[in-house]
Amino acid sequence: MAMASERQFAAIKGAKVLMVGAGGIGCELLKTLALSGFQDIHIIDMDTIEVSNLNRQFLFRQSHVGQSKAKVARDAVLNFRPHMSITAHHANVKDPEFNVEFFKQFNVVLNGLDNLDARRHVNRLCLAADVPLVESGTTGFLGQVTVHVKGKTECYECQPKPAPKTYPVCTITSTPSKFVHCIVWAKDLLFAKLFGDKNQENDLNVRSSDAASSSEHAEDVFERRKDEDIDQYGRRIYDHVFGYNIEVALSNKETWKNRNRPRPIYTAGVLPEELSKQNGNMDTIYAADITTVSAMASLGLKNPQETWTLMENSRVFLEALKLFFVKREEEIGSLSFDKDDQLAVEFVTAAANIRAASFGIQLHSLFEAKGIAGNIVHAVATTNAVIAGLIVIEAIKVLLKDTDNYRMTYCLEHISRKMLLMPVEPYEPNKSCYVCSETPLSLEINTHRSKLRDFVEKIVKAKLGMNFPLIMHGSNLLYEVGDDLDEDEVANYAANLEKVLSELPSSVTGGTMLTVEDLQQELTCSINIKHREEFDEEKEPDGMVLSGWTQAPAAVKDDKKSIGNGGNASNALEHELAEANRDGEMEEISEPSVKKRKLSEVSIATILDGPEATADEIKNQKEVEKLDDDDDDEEDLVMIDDLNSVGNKKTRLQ
Ligand SMILES: Nc1ncnc2c1ncn2[C@@H]1O[C@H](COP(=O)(O)OP(=O)(O)OP(=O)(O)O)[C@@H](O)[C@H]1O
Ligand SMILES: [Zn+2]
Repeated sequence: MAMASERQFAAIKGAKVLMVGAGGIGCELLKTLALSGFQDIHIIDMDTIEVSNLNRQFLFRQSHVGQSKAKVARDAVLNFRPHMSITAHHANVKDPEFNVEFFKQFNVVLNGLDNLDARRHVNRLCLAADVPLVESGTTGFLGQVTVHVKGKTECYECQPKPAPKTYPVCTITSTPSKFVHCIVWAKDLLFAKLFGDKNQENDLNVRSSDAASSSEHAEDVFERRKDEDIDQYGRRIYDHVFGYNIEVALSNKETWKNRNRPRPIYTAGVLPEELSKQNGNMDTIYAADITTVSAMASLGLKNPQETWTLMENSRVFLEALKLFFVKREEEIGSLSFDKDDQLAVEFVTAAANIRAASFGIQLHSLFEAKGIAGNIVHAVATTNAVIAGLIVIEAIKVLLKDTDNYRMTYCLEHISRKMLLMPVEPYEPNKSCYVCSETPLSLEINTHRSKLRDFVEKIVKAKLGMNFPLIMHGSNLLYEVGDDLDEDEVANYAANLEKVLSELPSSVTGGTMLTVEDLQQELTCSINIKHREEFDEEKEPDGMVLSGWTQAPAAVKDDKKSIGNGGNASNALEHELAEANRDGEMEEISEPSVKKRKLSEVSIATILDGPEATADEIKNQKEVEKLDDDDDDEEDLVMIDDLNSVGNKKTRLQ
């Protein structure tokens, strides 16, 4: 970055900044803010430091494992910038203390988060408090920085985000065709059934319509029997899920008409007698630290990048199950899958592989399985550093209210049009966005069948991302949460939750307008109810369809315009992102938001010079550097090698 000007210095010095998230991006960001001269920073992060963070979250050391990220990050930076004011909050940004009043004290909010839920929440608070937000995300080599200023640019939610990838239940429970289906089965069904909450709903026992035989089995097949030792239990589970269940599924001929039939697998067929009895050598395991309990280790399997044979997977399966019962018994019943839990990853890898073998799907290594199960694209520290730099550049523009020069920047994996960093002009607010404008939404729902609870869970919480919702029909309160409710109200709302919409005290039917509010986010939206009888189970699994906020009308228009110009310049980028989006791994990258924008006609050199380039310079440049979609026509593009051509002297490709 070029040296800051006087004006920039003044803005930096006087700014009070809120940084949310002190992980991969956050650590880089805090360092860059400190080195750029920022003086007053608040940090919110709810997590403690884990060993797996240390490779890239460089403010943290081995000795900090288990401590608050926010606090350790603060202390680390105060070591080299002792006069800064840094306030650390070891807390969830969704906690009620971080209300609109709290947000109002800041000049800008910078996000270094890793989930949609928290991002949406911060977006709403920034809108309510009228504080600009610089939002960011990285996935491997890909990254993006976007600027959200109320009334000036689109908000974080103006473009609908891609729904996280889900799979039809029957694909997971009975007809897997890809390895990821086996992983989901192993993790969300089998692991959850064996080691998680026993009372949760679980589709593991759903098999062909043969209810009679399953009824006696279904209930307690996963319970360990009194007279059973742990080896017997493990083998019984194995034979049940990989053998018996597959036999039952095969008995439904219809299912396999056009599919390859799976093969049942039993321990007896896979493991030599003595191995299936006496598995690993548990004496070599140190029981002290659960993170070192490992089936691989006790079986002498060393390389996580090696694909195990069916026999090895079977041994890992039985050994991991046994280790859970012997070494981690107190956790059983409350475990949920965690990609940083070695034993859990071993179990899930083995189970997924055995299932894959049964269905003729290729087996995978633990390393690969872990990536799929944890939805991980391995983090690249450099991407985080680049993104953090871009966040600071945009933050400075925001502080200077340099509106014309705000840019959304995408960091690509491969050079495209001679660029690795793609600057894009921010879009105007989407007038049909329910978050930053007041456009009502529509909901198609069966008002005679869906309960208020379904509406609250599937729409208000899951789709609208509300935390503390309140639902009104006219002036009648139908539902509310909060600490200050009296007993009657609590009972009343609990009763309402179980009623179908049309039978609520104030009947909700086709044509009803509901008002849904979140008091913390200070967000209100109106929902137009439309009654509909039937829903497609596969395509509309929620049994309701929310609409009204889909696409910026402006964006659609723009699209047409760019077709005339030979297509949209961001196609290459779109392709890049789509490629990286295999199996929905890219939760942070809002793919659709990219499609509708035209690339700004600004070169990388300008972006890196950011705040110093004047509007006029950019305008001049616009005239000479036109980015269109014709790949052969590259004469106007600035080359990536030209990064070191400083200032306004821009070299162009000839
Ligand atoms: N609701 C929230 N409130 C406060 N902090 C949050 C919230 N959601 C996420 N975070 C923080 O955002 C940070 C995101 O950092 P990052 O993406 O590097 O994830 P990580 O958990 O550190 O690493 P990884 O997920 O790759 O193991 C985390 O430190 C996490 O605690
Ligand atoms: Zn919006």
